[in-house]
Formats: sequence, structure tokens, C-alpha cells
Amino acid sequence: MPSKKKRRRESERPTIHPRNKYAENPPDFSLLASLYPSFQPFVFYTRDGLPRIDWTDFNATRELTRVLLLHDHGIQWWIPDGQLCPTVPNRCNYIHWIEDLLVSEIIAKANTSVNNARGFDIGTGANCIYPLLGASLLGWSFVGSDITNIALEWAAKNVKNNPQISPLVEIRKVENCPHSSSVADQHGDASVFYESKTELSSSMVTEEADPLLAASCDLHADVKRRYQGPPVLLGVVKDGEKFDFCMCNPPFFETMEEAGLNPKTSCGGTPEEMICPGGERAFIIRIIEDSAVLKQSFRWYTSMVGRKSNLKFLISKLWEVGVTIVKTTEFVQGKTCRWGLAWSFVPPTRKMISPRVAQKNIISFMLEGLPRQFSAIHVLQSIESFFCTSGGSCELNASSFMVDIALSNDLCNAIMKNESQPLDEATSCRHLPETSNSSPLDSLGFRISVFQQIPGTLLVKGSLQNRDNPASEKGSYSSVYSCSEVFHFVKDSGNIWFNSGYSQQYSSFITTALHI
Ligand SMILES: C[S@@+](CC[C@H](N)C(=O)[O-])C[C@H]1O[C@@H](n2cnc3c(N)ncnc32)[C@H](O)[C@@H]1O
Repeated sequence: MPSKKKRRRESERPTIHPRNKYAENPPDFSLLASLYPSFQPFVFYTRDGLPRIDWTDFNATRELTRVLLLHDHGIQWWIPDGQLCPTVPNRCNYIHWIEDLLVSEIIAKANTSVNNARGFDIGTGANCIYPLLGASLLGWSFVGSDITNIALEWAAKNVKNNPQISPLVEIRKVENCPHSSSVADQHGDASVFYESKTELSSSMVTEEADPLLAASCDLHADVKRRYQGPPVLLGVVKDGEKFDFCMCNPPFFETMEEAGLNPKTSCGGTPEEMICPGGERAFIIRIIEDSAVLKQSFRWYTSMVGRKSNLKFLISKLWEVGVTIVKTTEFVQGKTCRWGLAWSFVPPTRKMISPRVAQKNIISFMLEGLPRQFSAIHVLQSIESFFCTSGGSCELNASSFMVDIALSNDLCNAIMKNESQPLDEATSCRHLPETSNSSPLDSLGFRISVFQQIPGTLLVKGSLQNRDNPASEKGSYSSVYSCSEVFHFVKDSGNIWFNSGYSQQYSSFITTALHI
């Protein structure tokens, strides 16, 4: 029996995106069966009179997807037997999460509105689900790529059969590069169209690798588990093309046996759809490698991740290749959990803090996916170093993992506007008087505590210290506002700092963050 704590954690899990059409109104099988006679034979009723379908029956899940797409989205859709059948509510979650990223101000806004967003769906499949949903729900345009004849043929049919959105979607064949080998090559499946059957030796991959990448990161450490298939983004994206985002539901598994491990559902899926040597980790590393070359050709790169252990690994790879931001989310559907991973090379903007947030005097955030050797004390030291060299007063308490900081209001404003002059650390760092729990009246006092949750994940907490003093009271809004700005600043800059290497000063990263 799951523990109370675990049950509580499960009940707190987000299950469906709040804007998902099915968040308030889950699919009503009875209604659908009454409206669509072809769906009727698949619906049965429990003793309690609840309508159900047999999730292990491919025909039932495919018919459900067909009627949901038709009923709720006006989309005509079909896939041949055995192809991967998507669950519509689940796929909508990913679309809405991308929408959240696009409307957020984490990175500089695009010139075009979110309604005109252009996406790239890596491995769109015969079902072409993401372009169909993205175009019909939000008016987005898409390039959907794939490698198999059957996927390309059916994706194109699914687009053509929906003239209301067909101008928005291009289905693009991934041309096999001469040195690439396919899943089919390695699994002997004849349904893949690659002309070239060249086996790729590991030495060839090294030669093919972009020298920039080879120098900047060690993504090729595990040769055997490396992706050895056809191109993913590089070689598929055309010169000069720009996209707001890419998305991908990658082949999650390394073997078909592994793919068939969930006997409770039948969503179909051929070897090309479900597996790739090295599994999703290898496939997503290839997306990361390609993104490190294509950089700002995409505003956001995203992928689904099937395993939490891979998520952590991939996040640390992302920092190695110099991304400016990483975001994750959890997609929960029934008992299945997937993660969304997003990253960008566009410099992050400073957050605009809403008055509601600004009035809080405690702000906390997580720094995740850091190299394991970076501990709480490293973060504290660099925060201390930054504020000291900017002219603030600091007191680092290493045993309780906190640093108390006092900044004059003027200095605080100067730091936020990037006008502070870094001082020589040895001569400039003033320490707070021992008795000083509150700071001088014209200054802002705050405490930053850092706690290690697990190696690579730190919780950073900032709290305003002199909220009750009369000076703060007088200008309380601006003091608290400045304070929360500073915390957000530390947060945004922290990621850049880790990304760029421990040896550099925190201040230079903050400067970088402000120069966008
Ligand atoms: C798990 S399926 C996802 C299908 C669909 N997007 C979905 O969510 O149901 C993975 C797809 O990626 C395709 N694929 C594999 N390698 C690829 C590559 N290098 N470029 C483009 N597509 C690829 C497979 O053919 C398959 O259709």
C-alpha cells in the first residue's frame, strides 16, 4: 500500500493542463457512442454503469482518437493498423505547455504573435498529431518531419483531408544522409525507405561530428549508446529557416521488448516509431547537439522525455552545450508519467514581477541540473562575492548555509540597472556588524539561504530582513519590490553562471544577463 506521503504526492501531481479542453470535460464515451455508431461496439459498461473501453484493443483506442479528433477538433483522421495511436488529451498537454513557453517572457518575445507561431515536429508519425492539434487549436503552422514512407504518406493524407488547416502544415521527408544508419537497418525491418543501408561505424561518427561540438562537450562519451540514425534537425532544417519551437515525441525505447512492457494499453507502434539504438537518451542528445549548432534558429527546443533518470542526465548535457535556459514539466496521464524538457539559446529576459509577487517577502526557487560537484556553499560564496564586489555588505554563515546582505537602496538600483562598478574584492568587501540583524535605515537587508536537495539540485531561498524598519515602511513597496527583483536576478543569473563555469565571477554573469 502506498504510504500517506506518497499518496499525498500523487494527489498533488498536476494531471492535465488547465487550458486543456479535457481538463473540465473528460471524454464522455456514452455520448460519443451515441453520436458515432462506429465507436459504439467498443464501449461497454461496468457494473456501476460507467462507460469504458478496452485500452488493450488497438481498434478501440484508434476509434476513440478518431472520434475525439472529429468531435472536439473537427479533424478527419486515420492511421493504418499497427501505427502509433496517440491519446488526444495527453497530446494536448504538450501543445499547451509550448503555448505557455511562447507567451512567457522568460526569453525575449518574438516579433510575431503567438497565434502565428511556427513549429517543427520531429518525427510527426503517420498520426501527425501535433501539427493537427497545434494548427486547429492555436492556428500554428508546422513542418512535420519523418523518416518512414508509411508515416510520410499517412501524415500527408491526414493533412490533406483537413483543408481548413492544410495550408499550415508541411510534411517533410528526412533525407537519409549517406553515413546514417536507420532503425530498420539495425532491426531488419523492411518497411523503412532508406536508400542507403550503410552501417555506421563509431569512428565515422566521430569524424562526422561538428568540430565545435566535439570541442565543447563530451556528448560522445558512450559510443555504443549513441544515436546512429538519420538526421534529426541538422540537414532537415533548411538554410535560413526560423522556427518558434520544435517538439518531439522521440522513440523512447532501445528494444521492442522494452516498448511492449505496458500490457495495460495498446497504442500500437512499429519499431521505427518506438525504438532507436540508445533509446530516447541518444535521440534527444542528437537534438541537443543539433540545437547547439542551430542555436537561435529556434526560439525554444523541446522534447518529451519518458524516463526521469534521462531527464537529469539531459539537463546536465544542456548546460554543457551553452543553453541559456532550461525548463521542465511533468505530463501525467493516468499512471503514466512523461516529462517535457525545453531549452533555448535566446538570452533570458529579466522577469517583470507582478505587484502580487513583489509584496511577498520570501521567494524561493530551485536551481536544477547543476553539475554534481556544485554545492550550496559554492552558490553562497559566489553570491557573497558578487554583492561584495558590487559594494554591498555581506556576512556568510557557512554552517547555516546563508548569507546576509545589506545594500543601500541606491546600490540596489544600480545593480539592477547594471550600473554598479565592480570593486576590488580584497579591499571592498564590508562585513555586517555582528549585532546587525536589521540593516541601516536607508538600506535593504536580505538573507539568501541555499539548501542542497539532492546532488545537482539546490533550493535557494531569499527573505527580506528589514521589512519592519521605518525606512522600509516608508518606501515599503519599492524596498520589497527591489528585494524580490534581486532574488529573481540571482535565480536567472544562477543558471547562466553554472552554464558558463564555476571559475568566473558571479558578477560577470549578472552583467551578461543584463546586456540582453
Ligand atoms: C514515438 S513516434 C511519435 C509519433 C507522433 N509524433 C506521436 O507523438 O504520436 C516517433 C516518430 O519519430 C520518427 N523518427 C525516428 N527517427 C527520426 C528522425 N531522425 N527524423 C524524423 N523522424 C524520426 C519515427 O518514424 C516515428 O514516426
